[in-house]
Amino acid sequence: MLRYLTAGESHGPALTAIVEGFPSGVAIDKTFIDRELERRQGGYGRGKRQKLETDRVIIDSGTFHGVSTGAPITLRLINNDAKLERLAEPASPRGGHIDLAGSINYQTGIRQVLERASARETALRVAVGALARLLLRAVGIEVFGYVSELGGIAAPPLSRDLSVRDASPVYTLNPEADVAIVAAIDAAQKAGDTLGGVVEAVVTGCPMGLGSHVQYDRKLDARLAAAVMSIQAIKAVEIGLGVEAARRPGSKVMDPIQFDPDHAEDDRRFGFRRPTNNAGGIEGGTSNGEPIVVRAFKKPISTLAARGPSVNMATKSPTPASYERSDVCAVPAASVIVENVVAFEIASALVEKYVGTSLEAVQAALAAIHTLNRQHLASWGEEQASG
Ligand SMILES: Cc1cc2nc3c(=O)[nH]c(=O)nc-3n(C[C@H](O)[C@H](O)[C@H](O)COP(=O)(O)O)c2cc1C
Ligand SMILES: C=C(O[C@@H]1CC(C(=O)O)=C[C@@H](OP(=O)(O)O)[C@H]1O)C(=O)O
Repeated sequence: MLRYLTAGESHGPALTAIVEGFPSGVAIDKTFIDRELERRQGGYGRGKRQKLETDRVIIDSGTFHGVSTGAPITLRLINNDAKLERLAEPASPRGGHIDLAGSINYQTGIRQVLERASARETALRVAVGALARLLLRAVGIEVFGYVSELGGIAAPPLSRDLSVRDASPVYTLNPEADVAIVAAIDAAQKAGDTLGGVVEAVVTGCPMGLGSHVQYDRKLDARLAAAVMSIQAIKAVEIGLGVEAARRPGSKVMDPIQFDPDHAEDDRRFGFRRPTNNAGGIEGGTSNGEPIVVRAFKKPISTLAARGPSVNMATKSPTPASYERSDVCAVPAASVIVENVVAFEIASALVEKYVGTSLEAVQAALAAIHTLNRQHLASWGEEQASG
């Protein structure tokens, strides 16, 4: 089982993740992980904190001469803005944050809970996801993410093109969209307000058969939804057509099935084709070989420079919510986070299905199961013919 835990406070000395169940034999490309961390720090609308931090991963365990050993991998990030013990207790909780419910839940001050709830933790999730992608890449699976909407403004189709991402290592938005979207972010900042948006992640090269239909907690769509929903400020998740499917007749939702004999040997789909992908690559909790499409909806940042209505915790009298500093918009960062969180869940399903002790074992199991599937399909034909 591939799993991880994260630890660390936003302004503590460091953030740490332990990734357990990662196969041996994977070359750990630290530069790739750092590049993903850099992408997460980019994007228009972020606050001053990103100028203070330079996220670079430190790998403390689980590798030998740069190759994974199968032992737990410890990933660590240093916080440059480490000042936890010097920070003041906020006087008034912010609506939309953990401040009120968390400090009552844990019988602490607000500071203790906000430090852990902070999306600073998403730096680790990106590091963990990037690690997982090194495994995915070794078996031909790629994941990419992008902003599809920001502050109610649709990003033009160009930004959905894979090549745009390649051309822009620290992904923001495409230049045409920037004009309207950057202006909207500027206007929000001026008004002391914030903006949310929609991001999408697409997984390509995923074989048919990850996840399962037999039990609720093995369904790939459910696992992806839970993982993406756990990201700070993500309030809804869709797979494929998502919510829109509920509004259409069945004929406009279900993806027709076709067969192309020229691709019957294709290890991913065995020649079965779909002219549409409304299912977003998952049917009955199982990947069907089409690209997996996950859409995440991020609410606007809750900490408002204009300070939302709240109460003073000591006096209970009306007082504007506390404000220190904050992002105005973190939607581009969310696209990188969602992309890497999705990658981890795909890697976890892969390791679960294909004997995940070593990369070679995963590759051998993939090949063996593909052969088995082809034989199954061929014998099916024979049975039909003889029957
Ligand atoms: C990349 C990223 C950056 C964020 N930056 C801020 C921020 O600067 N200020 C803030 O109040 N919330 C920020 N958030 C959102 C909060 O962390 C989140 O709303 C809070 O932890 C409460 O969780 P919930 O919104 O999931 O209920 C950010 C979220 C993400 C994904
Ligand atoms: C530190 C990060 O995001 C932080 C997430 C966050 C929150 O409340 O979620 C609040 C802000 O923290 P600070 O008050 O220190 O600026 C963001 O900067 C990061 O993404 O690396």
